[in-house]
Parts: sequence; C-alpha cells; structure tokens
Amino acid sequence: MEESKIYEGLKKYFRFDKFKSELQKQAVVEVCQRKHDVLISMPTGSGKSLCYQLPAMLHEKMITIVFSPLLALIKDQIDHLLALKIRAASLNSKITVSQREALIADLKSTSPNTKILYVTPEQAATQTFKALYTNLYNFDKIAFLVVDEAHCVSEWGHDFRPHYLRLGELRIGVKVPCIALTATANVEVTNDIISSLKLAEDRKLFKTSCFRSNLYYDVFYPNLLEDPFRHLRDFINECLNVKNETDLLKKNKSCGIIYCRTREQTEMLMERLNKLGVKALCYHAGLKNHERQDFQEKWQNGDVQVIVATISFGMGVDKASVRFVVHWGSPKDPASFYQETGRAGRDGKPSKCRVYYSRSDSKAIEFHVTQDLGKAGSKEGKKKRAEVAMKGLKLIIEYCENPSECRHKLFSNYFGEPPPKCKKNCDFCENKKKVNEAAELFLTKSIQYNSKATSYSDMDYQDMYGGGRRGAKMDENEYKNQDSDDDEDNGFEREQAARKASNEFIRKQFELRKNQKEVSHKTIDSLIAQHARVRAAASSSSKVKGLLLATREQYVTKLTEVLHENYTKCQEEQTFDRQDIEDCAVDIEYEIFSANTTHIMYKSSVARMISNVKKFTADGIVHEKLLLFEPKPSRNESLSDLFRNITKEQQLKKLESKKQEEIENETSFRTARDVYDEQKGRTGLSIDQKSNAVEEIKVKTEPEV
Ligand SMILES: Nc1ncnc2c1ncn2[C@@H]1O[C@H](COP(=O)(O)OP(=O)(O)OP(=O)(O)O)[C@@H](O)[C@H]1O
Repeated sequence: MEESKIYEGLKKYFRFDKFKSELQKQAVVEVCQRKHDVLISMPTGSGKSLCYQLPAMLHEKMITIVFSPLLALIKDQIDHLLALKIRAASLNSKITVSQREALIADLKSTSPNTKILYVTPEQAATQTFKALYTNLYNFDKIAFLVVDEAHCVSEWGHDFRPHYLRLGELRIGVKVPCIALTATANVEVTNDIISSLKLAEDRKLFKTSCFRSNLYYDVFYPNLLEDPFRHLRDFINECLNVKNETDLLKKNKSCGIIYCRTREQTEMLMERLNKLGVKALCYHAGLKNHERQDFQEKWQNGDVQVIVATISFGMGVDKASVRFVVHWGSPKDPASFYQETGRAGRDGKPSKCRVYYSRSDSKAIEFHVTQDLGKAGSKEGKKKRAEVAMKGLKLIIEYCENPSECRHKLFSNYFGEPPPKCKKNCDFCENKKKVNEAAELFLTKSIQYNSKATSYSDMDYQDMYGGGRRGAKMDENEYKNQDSDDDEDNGFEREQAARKASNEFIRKQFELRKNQKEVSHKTIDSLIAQHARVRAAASSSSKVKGLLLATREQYVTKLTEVLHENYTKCQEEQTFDRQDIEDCAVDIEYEIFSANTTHIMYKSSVARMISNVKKFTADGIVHEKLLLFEPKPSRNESLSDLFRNITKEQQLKKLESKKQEEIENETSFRTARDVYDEQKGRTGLSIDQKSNAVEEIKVKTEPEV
C-alpha cells in the first residue's frame, strides 16, 4: 500500500497529520501490507492502537477482529472509535439478544458495516463465535486478527488470563495476519506470545525502549516523614500547579492517580486528602456500579483532579494530562508498576511517579503470595505464577528499600534492555547520597519498629489479612473481568462482628447486673480480658499490634476443633475430655502468641499449626502436642462460660437475696451477703461454688444458741 494512501487515512479517519513516532509509522506501513504476523512491543501511551486501527480502516470491505481482555477497555476503544465515526462493535456476554442478532446479521452480510469487532477471550471460545469466525474466514472477510494486551497469554506476565491461551487455536489453518500488541513483555513473555499465538517464523517485531524519559521516579518513606498526609498533599499541589492551564478545558487540565492496595486504604486516604483541602474521589470494586462510573467520569471530565483507587482503575483510561501517579504503600511487581505509572504523562509532558513505601504493605503482598504458593500444591501453573509474583515483589522491595541504581533500571532490567540514559529523571540519578541516606534511615527505623511494634504504617494498614485481602481480590477480579469472587478470608469483618457482639453482650449484661448504671469501656475490656479463654488476654493488642482478642479466641476454637478431630480419630484409649483438648489448644495458641510480634506472623503461624494438625489426622497419628499435653487440675471461667452463666447467676442472685433475708432475720452478725461479696470480689467463684459458699457462710455465721 502506498504511503500517501496511509497518510490520507491517518488524516481522514483519525484526524492526525503525522505519526506519533517513526516506529508507529513503520508498524502501520508493515501491518497494511498484510504479509506478515507482527508483534508490537511499545511503551504505554505510545499509540499502539493506531497500528491496527488505521490498517483496519484502509482494508475496505474487510473486518478486523480484536481480542481484548477487559470489557471496560473494549468500551473505551469503541467509544473512542464511534466518536471518530468508525463502525466498531463488540461481541460479549453483556449485549442483549437483539443487539447480538443484529450484529451477527451485519457481520454475515455481503458488505458489513462493522469495521472493527472487539471480542473478549471468553467469548472467542464459544461455539457462536467460532461459527461466525469460520463463516467470515470462508468468505475472506477477515483483514487482521489482533491480540491486544498480548502479555496476558503468558504465565510469566503480570495479568495472565487462561482464556488467552486458547486464542492460538483460532490461528490453526487460517491464513490471516496476526497482530499482537503489548507494553509489558520481557524476554520470557515475548517467547510465550510467539509460541502461544503461533506467530510465523517470518514475523516482524516492532519494539521500542521501555524508557519513558518524561517520567520522574522517586520513593519516600512515610515513617520518616513528620506528616505523610501533608507531604502527599504538598506533592499533589506541586504537581497540579501547572502554569498556563487557565485557558484549558476542565477535562484537559492536570490531574493525578493514587493507587492503594485495598479499598479501605482508598477511602481513608480520600478522606484525609479532602480534610487537607485536596478534592479527591475514590474508586474500587466495592462501590456500586453507578458510583464507580460517576466518579470515573468526574475525574475524566476534570470535575475532580485526584482519584484514589485500587488497581481496578486505569485499564483503558486514556487521559493525556495525568501529571502524577502515586503508589501509597507498595507496587506489586515491576510490570504492574510500569503499566500503572505508564498512565502518567501520555501527552509527553514531564510527570511524576512516586512511591510512598510502607514495609507493612509489601509484607502484606508477600503474605498473600506465600499463601498462593502454599495453595498451589502440585499445580504447576499456579506455582509458577506465584513464584513469578514473588520474584517481582522482591525486585520492588529492593527498589524501595535498597536503591543502588537508577530507578528506570528496574524496568530496563525487567524488559531485558540496556540501561536508559536517565540523566536526572529519578531521585537516585539526581541525588544518590540523599537517597541512600533516606534508605538507611528507613532500615534503621524499621528495625527499631520491629522490636517496638509501633509504626505509622501499621496503624493504617491493619486490614491486610481480612477485608484487605478480600477487597484486593475483588478488585483484582474486577480488573481481570472475572465475575467470580470467593468468600474466603473475610476474617476482618468476622473479627469486627465477633468483637462487637461480645462487647455488646457483656455491656448489656453488665448494665442489667448494675441496675442500668453506665459501665466504662475500661471495665468492660478488663472483664472481657479477665474471662477470655486465651492466656495474657489483656496484652493481646499491645504485644501483637492490631491483634484482637476476638481473633485469638476464634483461633483457639479452630485449634480445638482440629485437635479434637485428631484425638477422636487417632487416639485409641481416650482419656481427655473436650475441655482438656481446649486447654491444649490454649497452650498452643499462647506459645504462638508469645513468639510473634506482628499479627500477620501470628496468623500465619496459627494457620500453619492448624494445617499441621490436619496433616497428622490425615496420616492417622495423634498430634505431638496432644501426646505431650498434661491435663490441668483446675480451670478458669471462660468468656463462653461467662455468657452461659450470666442467666444462672441472676437466678442465683434471687436465691441469695432470699437466703440473705432469712439470715438477716436470724442473726445480727455479719450477713452472708457481706461475706459473699468479699469472696466474690477476690475469687470469682463458680455458680456451684458460690451457692455452696452461701450455704457454708450461713452455717458459719449462725448464732450460737
Ligand atoms: N499519530 C498520532 N498523533 C497524535 N496522537 C496519537 C497518534 N497516535 C495515537 N495518538 C494518541 O496517543 C494516545 C495513546 O494511544 P494508545 O491508547 O493507542 O496508546 P497505547 O500504546 O495503546 O497505550 P496503552 O498500552 O497504555 O494502552 C491516544 O490518546 C491516541 O489518540
């Protein structure tokens, strides 16, 4: 195809006078020839879409099929194309039956109106699509098969999608050029793309350096900052205070994105920023659909300049004027970090990418990856993905905690490219000494923190096990366009609910017992601790920061369950009763509690112990802890005993009053009530003991005749 025709199309369909780069032009020219498969590996925002959209328009009467991983991404592309009056459509599970019928009828007609058809990989696996595909191919109507975000075929990549693997099947025996596009392919991912999509030997590769010279990267440590939130606020104001913007339309003005790991963090940070005078909105998968849409539109239109979001935000967001991308906590791995920060400076203007690094956040990610690794078992694919994730996270930790080279090298190393000429485009190249000093101070403080268990960051990240993980999972699923959402690990909500319920119960009972008088929180907390089944209950949250007593009690229950099962299934002569087993569980829990300083470590140790006991049960062996356990002669009243006994106690009280009346009638000595109250205060006797005590006291205080 002649170049002049290509330029004509560029202007006519896309209203551009020139190509964004020489490589974009070369790729378009090559694709237009329809002679070879083409792999385009270019940075985010470099204009990869045009490399297939323009050729699609220049092959009249033919259709280009694009496989794209996300409905949101497809929607954005279609909206963009329709605005340019290009006939684009999508075949996916969300369209209505009549829309589907109309679309298929058009595609089957002799000269279809549709020029570009977007299909999700899941839809591509359906019989409907396969039949349509064969029909189009038989009538020689397919111009190109395009695989957008092609790194999704690779388990080495950061967004692996199993359905992408099956796209290669569509290429068997089909002579239509395949165009694969990605921004984040290292050597392994590139090899996977080539083999999975069966790109021909004579394929053409268009690859530019991943280096984005307009992006400035740096890292700050919140625990070294006097007020991290004000620091962030000042950074935002600095980034958004761009000159000569007054004449711009609202939607073209500078804006920014802050990424958090969990939805709780997004909401907390949004509130903080709003209080500090920065108008911000949040975005995560827990919001209602209309809220999400509304917030995204407000940010897109420039009504709000800052959006605090989980990773579910951003794919397909093509806003040129993003002046900063912040990671509040820790990025996940170099590829995601590259893609997320790649949303900054798409107009080529200087923009900033900052991490406010918190070790508790990277630990939380590590914890989840370790869990995935544990769960993977013998499943090779899952294991490999968890290993890749762990490797990626280690690189991020190194990047943040132990900087030793230009920040951009994180990416050039990952993508297997020579080091970029950064000059002063990162804090390290600008002032290596300052960066090293900060990192050293951070490490020193972190060590001190580990022994003292207090830190700014942990105070804000208590959700890493429960709602955090679940929330993060939902956001990730959302991001990956999956409908499923499992119900595991909702520990946070459970903990909160359990604690609330226990406190409420005790509060009510206390009020009843104290004739509706107000009871202080301190009294209630100490009562709960006093009656808890676990040992050293009162120091739960001070020893292991953020650990709730309710959580410890839940773990004791769980340990009791698995030990009980182990004992009843594996021990022939059984001498322990349920209470002995619970005592054993209490000992084990206390041992773990004493040995750990963070609730993550505590929780993972208990989880390990539970699975260890289960393993013993599966092997038919009595667990060693039970073998070594010596039953205790006496037991303390537990929280559950307390609940059970409160009603009985009230009945006892009535009985006591009655007895007391009788005694008072009979004696002028100290009453049973007086003596009982004294004893009760000192010992907290059981109901039977109390009852006996009253009897005993009565006997002892009876007047001598
Ligand atoms: N020749 C051109 N001249 C000017 N702008 C262009 C040109 N080609 C593309 N663009 C614009 O560049 C921006 C980025 O393009 P595009 O979304 O295709 O990037 P991308 O490489 O696919 O990025 P990502 O990997 O993040 O999806 C878009 O706003 C697009 O309209």
